Amino acid sequence: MLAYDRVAVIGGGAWGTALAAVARRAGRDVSLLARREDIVAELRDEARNSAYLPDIALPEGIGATTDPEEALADAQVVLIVTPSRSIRAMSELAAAHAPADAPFFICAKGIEAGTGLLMTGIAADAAPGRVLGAVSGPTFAVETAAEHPTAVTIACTSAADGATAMPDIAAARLAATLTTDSFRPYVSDDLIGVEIGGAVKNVIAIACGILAGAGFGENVRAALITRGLAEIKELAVVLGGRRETVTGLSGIGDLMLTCSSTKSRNFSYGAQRGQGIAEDQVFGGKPVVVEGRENATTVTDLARRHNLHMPICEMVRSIVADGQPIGEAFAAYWAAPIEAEPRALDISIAHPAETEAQIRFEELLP
Ligand SMILES: NC(=O)c1ccc[n+]([C@@H]2O[C@H](COP(=O)([O-])OP(=O)(O)OC[C@H]3O[C@@H](n4cnc5c(N)ncnc54)[C@H](O)[C@@H]3O)[C@@H](O)[C@H]2O)c1
Ligand SMILES: O=P(O)(O)OC[C@H](O)CO
Repeated sequence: MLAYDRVAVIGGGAWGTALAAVARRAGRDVSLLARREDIVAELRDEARNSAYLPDIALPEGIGATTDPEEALADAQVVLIVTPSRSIRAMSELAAAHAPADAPFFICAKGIEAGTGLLMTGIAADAAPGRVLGAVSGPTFAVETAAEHPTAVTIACTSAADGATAMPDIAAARLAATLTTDSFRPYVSDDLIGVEIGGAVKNVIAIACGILAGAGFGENVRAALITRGLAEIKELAVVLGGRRETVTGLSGIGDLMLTCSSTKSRNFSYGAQRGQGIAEDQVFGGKPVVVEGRENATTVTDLARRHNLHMPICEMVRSIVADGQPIGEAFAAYWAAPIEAEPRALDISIAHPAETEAQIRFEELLP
């Protein structure tokens, strides 16, 4: 299997830099497109990115630049690693500068507001005819960059989507390109299942963080992870993904990681909200990428469009987008009719509390 020799990375943040480091350590020519001159200079001169990955020594030779033409003109493959809300613009930028046969792999996790498109759906709109894929899975950038063992899923479009080359090969080629002693990719052809896992787990992680911050203990976290996985599976299947994909790295793997660690920005955001910190004071008021905050709305909009109820994601939406008090939102979630697990068994029994207001979690909150 032929690896790509020349890899372009768009995004000089934590995950873009970590993936550039992986590719460089795997022996590839790497060009990284960043927005900030100071980041470019530090990467080039000191092999560091202290703004996003403090204290981590990166490999020498990452060719950082702020010039899209310089970064992309010779690329054999492009990794797009900016926040989900910028993927449309970044795909257009990449299409304007990268060779036509270079596949794009989107490494952001989310769903587009308004359109309900997955990240590769946005890229398909912005860069028609391009071979497209996604890189997802349980990956804290800081660990990957420090060469701690990391496994990912690389997924690619199927030929039926109108791709121009042999797309299944592109995912395998990228896997060969990025494999190192510490970085182990797996390959999937279920792009929908993989991308839904990445987008929804951030919303579930906010729910877990909120309840951890509020001091509700470990039982409820395990419950939310389990029921959250069911929400991921149902949305993936309704959109045409495969149910077994949720048992993979981009499903349960990423869900477990993100729902159980303060290294996660989504979990930490939730934890701070659960501790009673106001929305505008979270992370000390600094702008931090918390994909699940916006995706609570985009995920539930998409589910509603398909007549699918995602109760945990709806609870998070009601807190972060609609401003509902946490105790009230959790009580509403908890008072849902008792149902079978799995849902295939048709049982629905009214909750013994007559109204959700009778379940008083406010008294337990900090
Ligand atoms: N950090 C991780 O551990 C990690 C791991 C896997 C996936 N991801 C995903 O990768 C994506 C990027 O996350 P990150 O952690 O690298 O974020 P980050 O905040 O560390 O970096 C974001 C980068 O994107 C750039 N950027 C921000 N807005 C932009 C815009 N509108 N146009 C162009 N560039 C823009 C910033 O300048 C910065 O270089 C997210 O979707 C995230 O979910 C992150
Ligand atoms: O820090 P988070 O919450 O954005 O999570 C980072 C990665 O997506 C974990 O796989």
